[in-house]
Amino acid sequence: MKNNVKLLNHVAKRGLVTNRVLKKYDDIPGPKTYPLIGNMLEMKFLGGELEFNPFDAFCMKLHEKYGDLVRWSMLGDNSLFVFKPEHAKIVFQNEGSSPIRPAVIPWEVYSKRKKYPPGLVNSQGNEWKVQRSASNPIVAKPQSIALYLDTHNRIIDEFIDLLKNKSKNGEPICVEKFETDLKYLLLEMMSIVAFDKRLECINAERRSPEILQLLTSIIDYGILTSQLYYTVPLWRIYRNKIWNEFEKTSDFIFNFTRKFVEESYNTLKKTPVKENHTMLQQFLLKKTNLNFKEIVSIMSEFLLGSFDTTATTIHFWLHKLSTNMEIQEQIYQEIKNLDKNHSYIDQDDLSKIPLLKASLKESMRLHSIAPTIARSLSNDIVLDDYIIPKNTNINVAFFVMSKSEKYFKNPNEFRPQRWLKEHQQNEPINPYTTLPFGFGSRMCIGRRLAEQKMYLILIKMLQNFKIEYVGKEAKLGFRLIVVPGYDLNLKLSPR
Ligand code: HEM
Repeated sequence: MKNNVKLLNHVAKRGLVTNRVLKKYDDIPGPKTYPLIGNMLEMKFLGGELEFNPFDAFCMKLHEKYGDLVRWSMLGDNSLFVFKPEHAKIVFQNEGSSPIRPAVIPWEVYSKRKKYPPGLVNSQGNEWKVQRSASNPIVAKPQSIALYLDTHNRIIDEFIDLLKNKSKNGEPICVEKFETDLKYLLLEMMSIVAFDKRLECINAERRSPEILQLLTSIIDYGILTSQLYYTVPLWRIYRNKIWNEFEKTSDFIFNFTRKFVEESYNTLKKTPVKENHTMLQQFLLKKTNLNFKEIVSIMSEFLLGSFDTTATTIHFWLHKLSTNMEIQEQIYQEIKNLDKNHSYIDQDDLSKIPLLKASLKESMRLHSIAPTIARSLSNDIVLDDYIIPKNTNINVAFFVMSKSEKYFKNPNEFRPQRWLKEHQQNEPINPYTTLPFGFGSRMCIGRRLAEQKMYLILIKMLQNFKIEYVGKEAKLGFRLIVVPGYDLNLKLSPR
């Protein structure tokens, strides 16, 4: 009790006055904690039943066992898991003007060892603010993104033509592991943004060994990060095999990016461009105060941050649409109403597809790639009368909330209509139950770009094919983000 009074005074000083008696952080439900090692004995490798990898399953187990607010600690690091939208709201409302998202440690260690700037993902405080405010007007601005409509339309048309050519006399074609085709398509679409250059990788016959290595490296980068991140970080003391592989992979990606950004810079110097500057040109023409190394870091991040996230999101989305044929047909009818005189999809078309957009939201509700969004606050807050001290690593677990019966009627049902305006009156959705692109000033900077790319791909796929899933299971996997643990085997019937 004496302790509670002391804490109450402390919180009252921070302006969080309440007339209830507040409880200590240590009293939050969670596993038994031991000095120094914290909850380490819960881990499987020490005979317990938990493991970090896959992280989504770890979060679900904590929730099942301990409830809506769970504390966790290991080797001196405190983490809190939040499974309630009301709590998520309080956390985000207290994130301040430079929200802190705890760093991805392997990336932080790599950039320090190589003396690379940390980029947007891992920088904090003023360093983050400077980079983010310089990048926002370039990357998140609708006009900048619209500049890519033309090239992206053309790339997807080429991709569709390649698929159609596989069909003899309009017969359906079966494509195994369609996710691989999608990855090359997305790499091609992103290289035009990050390097102002096409890599010519959608046609298998034209892929160079370097491009094959790039794709493998980007995928390995996620897997190796996950292996380093979700284990006891002994690799920080001695460079083990996984660290060495991670370093080699990262070197390849960063050198690849530097080479292409340098090429674009030299071209721009030789042949100045007066207007309609691409994103990379805007960065290079010193429209920001970022130096060359910072620009390379940001472009590498765009390449890495855009690739697996977008490919995975489309994988889940296509799986949902190809196993819910009635909904696919309704979306097809919506798309059919777009102006058929042109295959070019413009901004006007993108404003006339509410059901398709709702189906992406619904797919992301069911399959958000990030199991949690993390924040560390610079002031104490109170959740359920518990005092949460500043600097606690808070994980808001959308992965659990967005599939909970408490917040969604028939939560496991794929029902895009629930997102349409007319349904919202009867069945309002609490925005803090599902935030697949994150929240506030630190949310995903590539959201608009990703959405535009995904809408274009799906519109053109559905315009050209009836899509059926012919795979068997739909398990989940994990490599830093939640990924499908199944192949996207599709039957594509030309329309
Ligand atoms: C479907 C695709 C994508 C999803 C689901 C996604 C999701 C996310 C999420 C959840 C965050 C963390 C936000 C937070 O902490 O509040 C994030 C951050 C970020 N994303 Fe994305 N993302 C996607 C595509 C992209 C693309 C296309 C780019 C590149 C243009 C990108 C670049 C970034 C960067 C640089 C950050 C860090 C932002 C910062 O800390 O200021 N993402 N993303």
